[in-house]
Order: sequence, then C-alpha cells, then structure tokens
Amino acid sequence: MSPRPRKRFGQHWLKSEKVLHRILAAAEVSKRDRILEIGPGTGVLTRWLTALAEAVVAVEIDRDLCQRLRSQFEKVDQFLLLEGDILQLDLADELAGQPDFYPLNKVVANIPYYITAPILEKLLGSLTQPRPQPFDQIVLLIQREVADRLYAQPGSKVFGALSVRVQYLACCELICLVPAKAFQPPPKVESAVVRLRPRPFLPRAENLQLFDQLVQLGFSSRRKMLRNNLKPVIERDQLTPLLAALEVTPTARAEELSVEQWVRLSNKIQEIHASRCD
Ligand SMILES: C[S@@+](CC[C@H](N)C(=O)[O-])C[C@H]1O[C@@H](n2cnc3c(N)ncnc32)[C@H](O)[C@@H]1O
Repeated sequence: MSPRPRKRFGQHWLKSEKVLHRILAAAEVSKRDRILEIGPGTGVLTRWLTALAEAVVAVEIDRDLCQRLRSQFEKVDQFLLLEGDILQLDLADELAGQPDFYPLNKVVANIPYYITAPILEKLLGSLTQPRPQPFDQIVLLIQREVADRLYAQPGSKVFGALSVRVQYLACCELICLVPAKAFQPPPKVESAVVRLRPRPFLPRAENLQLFDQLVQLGFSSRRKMLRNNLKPVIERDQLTPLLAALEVTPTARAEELSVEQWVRLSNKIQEIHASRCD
C-alpha cells in the first residue's frame, strides 16, 4: 500500500503506467546513464530507472519514505539514496569519492511542484551563473502552467522572463500533457512531461549581468513597450536604431523578441555602454 501523501512535501504518487513509460522513453535511459532522481517517493519511477541505467542517485526529503526506500532497494547496487532537501544538498560534495555514482549525466523526476523554479535553477544554473557541467538531458513531470512557459514561443501570451532565461540555457520540448487523474491524490492542476536539453547558446551574451537585467526590466510591466521598460539602461532614441537593426518595431513589447534577439540587443547595448567614457 502507498503511504499517506504529505501535502507539505508536494506528494502526489504517479499511478499512470502510460505516463511512466512516456517519461522513460523521453529520457532515453541506457546502461551508460547515471541518473539523478529528485523525490523518488514510493519508488515507482526508481524501480525502472535502476533496471535501465548504470546508476541512480535519488534525493528524498521525507524521512519515512527514505526508510522505506532503503529497505526496498537494499539489494540494488546501482542505487544510492541521499536523505535531504535537493535545494540544500551539494551533490558534488555528497558524492565525492563515489566514482560509480558521480558525475551524473541525466535527471529524470516527478518533482514537487512547490519548488519547481528553484529546482530548474539548481539543474540549469541561472543566466548569470549557468551550470558549468550541464546535464545531457533533463526530463521532468511538472505543472502544465510552468511547462507552457518553458517552451513558449515569442508572441505567445505566456512567453515571459522564465521562457527567455530557460531557453537561453536549454532547448525545451513538451513530451505529453498529463491529466490530474494520473496521480494519487490528483493535484489541483494539470501537469506535463517536458524535456530540457542544455546547450551552448549561440550567439552568447557578452555581459550576462546586463542580459539578466534587461530580461528582468523588459518583462517587468508586460503592458508597457520595451522602450519604456528599458529606460533605466538605455535612452529611447538610442534604443530605436538597435531595435530596427534586429527588425523589431520601436513600439514592440518584451514578448515579441525571440531569445536570440534578446541576446543581440543585450550585446548591442553592452557595446554602447563600453564605448562611453563616463
Ligand atoms: C510529486 S512527488 C513524486 C513521487 C514519486 N517520484 C512518484 O512519481 O510517485 C514529489 C516527491 O518529492 C519529495 N520532495 C519534496 N520536497 C523535496 C525536496 N525539497 N527535496 C527532495 N525531495 C523532495 C516528496 O517527498 C515526494 O516524494
């Protein structure tokens, strides 16, 4: 029997075999992979991962579940459980001296939704500090509302700062939508499986601090035009020719620019700042 889910840890047990297999297929797990699983819970995904991968490191915060998992996977050599908060653990430190388990190359997880944004930042890094050794791929079951923002395209209502930040660091794909009835207990929201493949971005932003600041300012008031939102970093009359060079109208709003256009704009503004003598 499954243990009673704890709300405070965002526990919703995955019960749909179909979704489970979509996750595994999307992650393309093979015997060459060392997988990080966040929140193994009752081990429903873990069982498959340990059968398919070279090694699995699972991080679980719930002490009672950890006890269960330890006895469940006692005889599985390729499984290592870390008890703790994924946001607090330093995996490199925890796994130092464990060459069978580190480095890890993929992440496969049905994550707790209440910490989706910080988990994404932990896995990908941020604009100013991208993860130095990115994972090959990350397959996550997350709430649909966040998933939609991850793979949103410019011009879409949900294309925002999160879309630019994540898409600068990774290619994002929707694998499938997941109804609430796929879980026990069903969450209040719809969910989705997404795949993120971190990538070196071309063109690169020359000044990551400036790029980060521009994205934050640009989307700070979605109804305002870019030229108003970006005033703290660039005057309107200086911005207009830069937008024209990117084939963007002077009245554009933040959501109309693609990630690549954001990077180019940031690099142009950086050139202007660098050429100033003050
Ligand atoms: C949505 S449940 C998924 C459980 C299981 N993987 C499944 O698919 O049925 C999320 C899991 O993450 C664990 N969890 C919650 N917060 C955590 C944290 N900060 N660090 C590590 N695990 C966490 C929960 O205890 C729970 O087991």
